[in-house]
This record gives sequence, structure tokens and C-alpha cells, in this order.
Amino acid sequence: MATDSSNGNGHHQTTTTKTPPSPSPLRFSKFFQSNMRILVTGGAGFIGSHLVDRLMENEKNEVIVADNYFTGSKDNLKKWIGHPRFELIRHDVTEPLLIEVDQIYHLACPASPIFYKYNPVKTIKTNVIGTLNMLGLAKRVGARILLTSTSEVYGDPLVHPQPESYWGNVNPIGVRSCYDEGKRVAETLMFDYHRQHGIEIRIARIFNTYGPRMNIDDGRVVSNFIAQALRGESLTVQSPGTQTRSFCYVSDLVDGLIRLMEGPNTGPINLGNPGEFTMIELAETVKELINPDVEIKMVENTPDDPKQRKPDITKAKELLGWEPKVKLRDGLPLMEENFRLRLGVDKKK
Ligand SMILES: NC(=O)c1ccc[n+]([C@@H]2O[C@H](COP(=O)([O-])OP(=O)(O)OC[C@H]3O[C@@H](n4cnc5c(N)ncnc54)[C@H](O)[C@@H]3O)[C@@H](O)[C@H]2O)c1
Ligand SMILES: O=C(O)[C@H]1O[C@H](OP(=O)(O)OP(=O)(O)OC[C@H]2O[C@@H](n3ccc(=O)[nH]c3=O)[C@H](O)[C@@H]2O)[C@H](O)[C@@H](O)[C@@H]1O
Repeated sequence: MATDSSNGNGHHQTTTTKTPPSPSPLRFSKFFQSNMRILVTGGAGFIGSHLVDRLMENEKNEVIVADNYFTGSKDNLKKWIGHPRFELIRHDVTEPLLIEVDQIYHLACPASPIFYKYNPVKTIKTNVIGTLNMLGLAKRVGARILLTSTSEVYGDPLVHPQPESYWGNVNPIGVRSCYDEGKRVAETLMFDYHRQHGIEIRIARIFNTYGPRMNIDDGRVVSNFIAQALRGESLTVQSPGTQTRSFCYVSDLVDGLIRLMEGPNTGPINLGNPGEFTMIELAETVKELINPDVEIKMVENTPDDPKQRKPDITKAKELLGWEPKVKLRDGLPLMEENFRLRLGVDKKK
């Protein structure tokens, strides 16, 4: 349906609202009780593998993971490999994927700054071409698609805390741009496919999430501090240490992603824990909880590091009935346990 409207300046704006492409005919078949087929791109990674665990709990779900194993690993999915409702494909999302699915959780993208800066051109291709390919798939098969965007779309925010209506303060030519501008383009593509082709879209803006299965040498702050504390090394606070982040435990985040996918709202919706900490406070907390003997040392920071970040989650509360339950002090010990096992460091009796 095309509608013509005139704005206040006498210029005409044409907006097109298309009906969504129809899903597989089997979905409505009387005789074929098909399962919900769900694709998780990036499902071998940290958040993706926790999402797969939750989706697999529902016996009506079939889960397909597509991952190129750049930062993810089969190990994160080992309990599902061989399961009749699970399939794992080595696939790079910068190439088209032809499969039949009903929902797509599109997570594929390196997330830790050291990994996304390692090959910035590949990172931007993953965000732009990868998202285009997944939108093309959603269009062909009539699937609903959810993008895991990021609080980095707000850049170094001048509004605090950040509501979804804030357009951000992003450097378009900096070393982080492959990731934050990449995700901004991915959001644009999602909305253009929605308006132009009627695709059912969902966008989550995720704020710093932590938990078991993060890569030990991932470079992100929580995994760095926990691994350092367990190895008896100094905790490396990047200067000035007064910069803030808000940390969400992964089970809370996965709950928010599923609510967003299942509900009627496109988003973007912030998903994060509003508890805000400076990096010095985080280091002190890790030291106190995990190893009081380690030192905290100040090291050089990287360019364009956002000075403050805290989600305004009013929309998530109202529209999804969601808010995080796990406090930082409760989540850190759960992650410690997992890191101890993987590093082979026993707890002192
Ligand atoms: N963890 C966070 O704090 C956070 C915050 C905001 C947004 N996000 C977003 O959530 C998603 C998952 O993040 P994560 O923390 O689990 O990171 P992660 O690095 O553990 O997972 C990313 C996964 O994507 C895969 N991947 C990367 N490039 C790919 C490509 N071209 N084709 C196929 N697979 C590819 C990796 O191998 C990995 O398994 C990302 O989109 C990230 O931008 C995460
Ligand atoms: O939540 C988000 O939206 C984004 O957050 C993170 O990006 P960032 O906040 O820079 O994450 P970290 O690398 O964990 O850094 C957080 C803060 O800790 C500091 N830091 C990092 C590592 C370290 O050893 N010490 C340290 O003080 C950094 O300077 C920064 O201020 C993620 O890595 C992105 O994938 C994600 O999209």
C-alpha cells in the first residue's frame, strides 16, 4: 500500500507499507505439525550459545547455528551436537545462506574491541553484507529477524543515561567505527527492509553483557579482570578508570532477546542492566570477591573509548515486561566458577 502525504513545506513524501512476505505454508498445515525452525547466526559465540541453550529447552524448536568460528567455538555447543533438533553449519554470513527458517536471531559479528579492530574491513562487511544477506533470507522465506545491535550506536554519549531516542555521538572515521557505524548501518538496513518489503524486524541494543563462556583472552573488561585475578596478575584498569559501564548478566540478556523476538515491537529496545560502575569500582569488586592479593594497575587506554554508558530501560520494562534480575556481585561469582574450571585454578580452602 503506497500513501502520498504532504509535509508542512509543501514537499511530498511517499511512504510504502508492504504486507510481510508469507511464511512457509507448512506453518499453517493441518496435517504437518512442524517445529519452529530458528536460525542463530553467531550461535557458537558467548551470547549465541546461551541463547541456543534456552531455545533448545523448548521441544517445539529446531535450532540451526551458522558461525564461521572467528571468535566462537564448537565447544560452546558441544552438548547439542548430534541432537536431532540441532544443526551446526560452518558458514560466513558475508556469503548468502539458502535455508528454510521461521525466525532468525542475527548475532554474527566479533564483539570484543580487540577482535573487531583486528580486521576492521571484515567487521564492517560482516555488519553490512552479513545483515543484507540475512535480511534477504528473511524476505525470501518470510522469517522474522532480530538484530543484536549495541549500545555503541550511542558512541561517546552526551546524554546520560541513554534512551533509544538518542541519536548518538559517533566518530565515523575512528578505529571503533567498523563496529559502531557498522551496527548503525545494520539498523538502517533492518528498517529499510521493514518499510520497503514488510519484513518483520526486531532490534535489541545490548549493553555490556558478561557471563560464563566468554573467551578467556577476549580483551573485554570483565573477562580480563576475572582471568587476571585467578592467575594472580595485576588488574589492568585502562586510564582514567573513571569511565563507566553497566554490566548485564547473560541469562537476563537472553531472556530479554526472546521476549523481544516473541512480542509485537520492532524496537530498537535497550537491553542492559542500569547498575553503573567505574572501571576502578569494577576492579575493586573483582579484587574483593575473587583475589584480595592482586594489585590494580593503571594502563594506557585505546582511542574513542566511551566515557560513560548506562541504559535507560523504560521501554524494555513497559513493552517487554523485562528488567534484569542478577546484580553484578551475584553474577561475578558465577562467571568465576566457569573461569576456574577452564583455567584449572582451584578455590583456596
Ligand atoms: N557481549 C556484549 O556485551 C555485547 C554488547 C552489545 C552487542 N553485542 C552483540 O551481540 C552479538 C554476540 O556478541 P558476543 O558477545 O556473543 O560475541 P562473540 O564474539 O562471542 O560472538 C560472535 C559470534 O559471531 C561469529 N562470527 C563473527 N563473524 C562472523 C561471520 N562473518 N560469519 C559468521 N559468524 C561470525 C563468531 O565466530 C562468534 O561465534 C554480536 O552481534 C555483538 O555485536 C554484544
Ligand atoms: O556493550 C556494548 O555495546 C559494547 O560493549 C563492549 O565494548 P566496551 O564497552 O568498550 O567493552 P570493554 O572492552 O569490555 O571495555 C569496557 C571498559 O573497560 C576498560 N578496560 C578494558 C579492558 C581492561 O583490561 N581494562 C579496562 O579498564 C575499557 O577502557 C573500557 O572503558 C563490547 O565489547 C562490545 O561488543 C559491545 O557492543
